[in-house]
Amino acid sequence: ERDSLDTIWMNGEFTDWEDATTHVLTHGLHYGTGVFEGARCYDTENGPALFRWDAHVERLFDSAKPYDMEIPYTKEELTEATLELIRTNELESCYIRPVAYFGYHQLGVSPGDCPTDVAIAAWPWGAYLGEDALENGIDVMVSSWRKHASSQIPTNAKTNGLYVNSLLAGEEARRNGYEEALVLNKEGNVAEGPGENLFMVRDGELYTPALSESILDGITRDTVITLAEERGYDVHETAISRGELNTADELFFTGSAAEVTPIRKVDNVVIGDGSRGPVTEDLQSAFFDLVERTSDEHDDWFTYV
Ligand SMILES: Cc1[nH+]cc(COP(=O)(O)O)c(CN[C@@H](CCC(=O)O)C(=O)O)c1O
Repeated sequence: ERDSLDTIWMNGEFTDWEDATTHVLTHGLHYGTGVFEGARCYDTENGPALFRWDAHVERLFDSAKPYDMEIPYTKEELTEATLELIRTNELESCYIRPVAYFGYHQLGVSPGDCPTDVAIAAWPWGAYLGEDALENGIDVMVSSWRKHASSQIPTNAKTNGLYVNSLLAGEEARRNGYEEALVLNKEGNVAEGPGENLFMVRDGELYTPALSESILDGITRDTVITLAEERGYDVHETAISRGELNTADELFFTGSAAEVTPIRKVDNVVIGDGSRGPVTEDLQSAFFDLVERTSDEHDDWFTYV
């Protein structure tokens, strides 16, 4: 339910929420030909601030490249539009969803003369997997669906069409009573969640699938790697086999929406003692301290509204 006063930035104009529509013959609707971002604005001690916005905008433009999609705005224009959107909607802590897609002109797989439409929306979005999940962790299911290989479709791009794989895996997990899925790649090694990257803790060291494992180059993954190394943890970006999950001391998801969410069971196998592990808690606290600005670490990661 939205306040009708809310606006969405669409192709250069601030548009009322209910008027921010597109034609049913929009290319992106038929072929999944769009790219998007998910970022958060945190209501920090120094006021609302976009977290790692530059990295998100950079990735949006990178995601468009494999599709020869020309985003007809500069990074600065999209940043100004986003800051203005947050101010206009009087938001403080919110989730920002930029999307660029081949619009309405012609159908057929080739986008031909379709325009590239761009929109940015923002809304309050709490804990992605539920408030309880942040503290007590979630139960995940290893999906029967495998992640696409990056040789089949660039998995380092946030392409709209990729998320049918995420939906298949995530909904299969929820139909079976789990909160989220964990997706293996075509080699059968661990890739990531439907909307999250994965970390494993073993004997006090951190492991996370390498970018070669057909995963999204997560910005929160990068943040947590940085925070972990600053706290003296060894971090290994490597292949993680399915079997290693059972003997992990700790597992957790990271994402702009998921933030840092502990995993307590995989296919009903208890991970560690079945609750948020100490390393997970240490890094989760470091993350939330960072984004709430209780310290001035990494101030370059914040764009104040
Ligand atoms: C497949 C995937 N893997 C990893 C991540 C984590 O990346 P990062 O946000 O840069 O740390 C996300 C973000 N998932 C976004 C979409 C969630 C949704 O349901 O929509 C998000 O977290 O905003 C993914 O979609």
